Amino acid sequence: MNLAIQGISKRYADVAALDAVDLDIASGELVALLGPSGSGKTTLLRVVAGLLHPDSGRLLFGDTDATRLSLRERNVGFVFQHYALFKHMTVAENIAFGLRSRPRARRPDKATIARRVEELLGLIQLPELGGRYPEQLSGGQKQRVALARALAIDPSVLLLDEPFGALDAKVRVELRRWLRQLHEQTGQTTVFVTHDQEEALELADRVVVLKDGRIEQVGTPHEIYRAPASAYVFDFIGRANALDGHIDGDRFVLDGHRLPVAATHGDAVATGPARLFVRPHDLALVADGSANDSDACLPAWVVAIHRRADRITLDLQVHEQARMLELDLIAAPDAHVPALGAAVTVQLLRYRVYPD
Ligand SMILES: Nc1ncnc2c1ncn2[C@@H]1O[C@H](COP(=O)(O)OP(=O)(O)OP(=O)(O)O)[C@@H](O)[C@H]1O
Repeated sequence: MNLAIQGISKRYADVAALDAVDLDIASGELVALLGPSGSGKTTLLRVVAGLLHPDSGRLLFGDTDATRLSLRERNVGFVFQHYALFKHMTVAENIAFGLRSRPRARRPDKATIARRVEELLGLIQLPELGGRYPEQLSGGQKQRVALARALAIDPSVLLLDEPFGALDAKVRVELRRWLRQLHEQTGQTTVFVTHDQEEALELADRVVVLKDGRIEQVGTPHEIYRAPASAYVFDFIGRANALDGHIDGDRFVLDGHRLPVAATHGDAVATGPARLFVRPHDLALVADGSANDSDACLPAWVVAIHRRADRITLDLQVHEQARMLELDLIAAPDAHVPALGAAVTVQLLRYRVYPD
C-alpha cells in the first residue's frame, strides 16, 4: 500500500521532534529513515504506526485518511529493537498470535492459520523451529520470528525500528542481507529506522535523511552517497574530508590554490566562505608535473601512514589547513606508498563545495 505523510508535526515541550514532514512512500518500497540520535526517526515511525498522534498534518494509507485511525485499524506490522516475543508461547504460537486474536468474524479458521504459520516459518528459513520457545533461540532467530509475526497479518505496511540494533555486527550484516532478499520475495511496503548509514545504504530503495525533525534529503542510496544535498548529509554519510576556503566565481580558493567548481551545492552563491568535501577514495597521488591545469590538485605532506589488511590510509596535511586529508590506497604488494614526511601532490577526483 502506498503511504503519504503530509505536513506532520509533533512537539514535546520545547522540542520539535517532527517539523512539517512530507514524504510519499510507494507501494512495495523499502524506505530507510536515517539520522543521528534525536533526529526524529522513531517519532515518525510511531506516528505512522498510530502509537503517537501528530499535532498537525495528515497521513494517508492508500486513499484512506488514517490520521485518526487506531493502530489496529491501520493494520500495521511492527518490529522493535528488543525482542518482544511472548516467552510463554512457542515460535508457532507467537507467529499465529495476530491472526488468532482477531475478532471472530475476521479470524481465519485453525487450518488456515496453521498453513500460514508453516509458510512464514519457511519464509524466515526456520522451518523446523515452530515448537521451540523464544529462550531457545539466538538473538538473530528471535528477530526473524518477530518479523514473521509482524508479517502474519498481511500488514498494510511493515514498520521496523532498529530491528537488528541489539545484535552483534556480523549477525547484523547477515540479517540485513536476508531482510533485503525477503523484501524482494514479499514486496511488502516497509519503513526501516536506523542510525547506521551503511545499513540504510545497503538495504533501502530510498533513504530519508533526517535532521532535527526535518527531512534533509530523500534519494536512492546512490544519490545520497554521490550527490549529498548538504554538508550535513555529506558528513553523515560515509567517511568525509572537509577543507575550509571560499568561493570566488567558479573557483574554490584555498591557501591561494584555485580549484574548479562545476556547481556549488546548497544555496548558489558567487562568493563567500565555503567548505569543500571529498571522500578518502576520491583522492589520488599524482607524480609531479603530470597533472593538467584543469585538474584539482593540492600540495601536501604525509604526516601519518595507517596500514590495514585491505587498504593503506595516508593522513595528509594541506598547506596551512589545520585539518588533515585522509587518502586511501589499495594495499596491493606493488602499491607505491610515499614515505612519512614526503611532499606529495594530491588530486581531488570528485568533490563537492557547499557555501557556509
Ligand atoms: N516522550 C518524549 N518526551 C519528550 N521528548 C521526547 C519524547 N520522545 C522523543 N522526544 C524528543 O524528540 C526528539 C526526537 O526523538 P526520536 O526518539 O524520534 O529521535 P530518534 O531519531 O529516533 O533518536 P534515537 O536514534 O536516539 O532513537 C528528541 O529530541 C527527543 O529527545
